[in-house]
Amino acid sequence: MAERSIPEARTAAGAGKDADAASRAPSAQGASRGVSRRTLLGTAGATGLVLGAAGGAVGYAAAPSGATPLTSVGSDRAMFHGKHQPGITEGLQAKGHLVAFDLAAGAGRKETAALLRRWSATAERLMAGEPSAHDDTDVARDAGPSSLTITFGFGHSFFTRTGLEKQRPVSLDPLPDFSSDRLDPSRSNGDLWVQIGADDALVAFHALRAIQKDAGSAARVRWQMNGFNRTPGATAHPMTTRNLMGQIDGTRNPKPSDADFDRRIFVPASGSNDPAWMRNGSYAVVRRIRMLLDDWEKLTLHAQENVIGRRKSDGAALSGGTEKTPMDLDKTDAKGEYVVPVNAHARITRPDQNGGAAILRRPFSFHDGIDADGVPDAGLLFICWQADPLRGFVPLQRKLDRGDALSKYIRHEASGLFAVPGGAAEGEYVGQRLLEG
Ligand SMILES: C=CC1=C(C)c2cc3[nH]c(cc4nc(cc5[nH]c(cc1n2)c(C)c5CCC(=O)O)C(CCC(=O)O)=C4C)c(C)c3C=C
Ligand SMILES: [Fe+2]
Repeated sequence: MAERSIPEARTAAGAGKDADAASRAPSAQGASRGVSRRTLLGTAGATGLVLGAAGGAVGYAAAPSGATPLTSVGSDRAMFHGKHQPGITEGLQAKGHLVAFDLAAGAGRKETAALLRRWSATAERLMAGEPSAHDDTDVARDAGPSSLTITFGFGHSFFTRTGLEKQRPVSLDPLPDFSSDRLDPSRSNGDLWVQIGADDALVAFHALRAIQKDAGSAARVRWQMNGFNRTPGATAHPMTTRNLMGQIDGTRNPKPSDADFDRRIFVPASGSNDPAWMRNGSYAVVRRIRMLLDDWEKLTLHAQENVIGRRKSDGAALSGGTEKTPMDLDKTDAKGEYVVPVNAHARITRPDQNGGAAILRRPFSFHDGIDADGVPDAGLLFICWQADPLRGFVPLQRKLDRGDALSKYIRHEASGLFAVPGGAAEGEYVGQRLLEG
């Protein structure tokens, strides 16, 4: 079970000062105040650490008695400044909002620079658990940072709108059409993209409103999608999350400890075709994938497991063992047939079946109610990260398009591709190297 931490209570007067100090030296503060670190590997099925926030890191005024115990969920904090933007390698969060913006008519490079400056300042404050600098809505009042991350990206059209075509990475070229695509253009792409994730729904909504208000007259929302994952602490021990088909999803995600993780997920400092401003950045492919749950749920357990090639109960490969046991692709049954079917999703998406193509999957589930015909509008906000979409998502999706057993039960309804620059250094805003370079 995750360790719990109880930060000190704050007062309104001391909040801002402590927050600044904490954002500069989170681990040192955390250690000195005995605040725990909690890995989110279980819910992520993959990746990084979120630091337990220092006791003084949360900037809202304290509760009346001065005793405001935050669970570790509330006090966990991701850092805004760093080599990479937050929201890529951290564990999955319980609540997510994806928002694409289009620049307003007349808004260009100058207005975008001002917007990214505002957005970055807001992200830094909110991720530290502080209120917005202006007109805070109080929605996140009393809560800690709750692992909030805010991530910013640029779409293909951004560079045309701002006259920055020469800085547009080749990797942002539109994704190819796939035969199974049923894409809604009004819910696809966009000039700018913001990903918000937090382990508390109010903290996430608070950030969403702040980001939308910061956009002011410079940009308007093109589309918004809302998602969720399992809440940390809901299971008896940290586990890979499940999706809305009930499968354990995320088992074979690349891990930051893998030797080739950085090379696969992040643009290198040199030696790639990317413009310099994309150094340490990554490309996000976003797909809204509807699950055809009425059809899926009619399948027997055996049929469902054959579609994926893994057991539903514990995520183990059909070739045996436990969740982490390597899949034996060659194992056959008494009839000489592969126990992991040749079109099983988890067989055909493996890097070794795709020339090494690998992605970091960091999705949210979504449920937007029931359609007029009684069908649930639910599925996966599939977000994957890679150093180059042509060596990640594209070859994988081509393969899936040709014969994935899962494809009968899903429908790709919206798509986006965004260049997500590296993290902002102290005193910098996200995208500064592009906008002022
Ligand atoms: C183009 C890439 C992928 C899409 C689109 C995609 C959609 C999708 N996947 C699941 C459920 C599972 N996927 C699993 C593994 C898996 N999927 C992809 C890629 C895409 N999935 C990869 C690269 C992998 C890992 C392959 C490997 O290296 O072994 C699994 C198995 C467990 C796991 O490893 O995560 C499940 C379950 C759904 C439901 C879905 C669309 C809605
Ligand atoms: Fe998958």
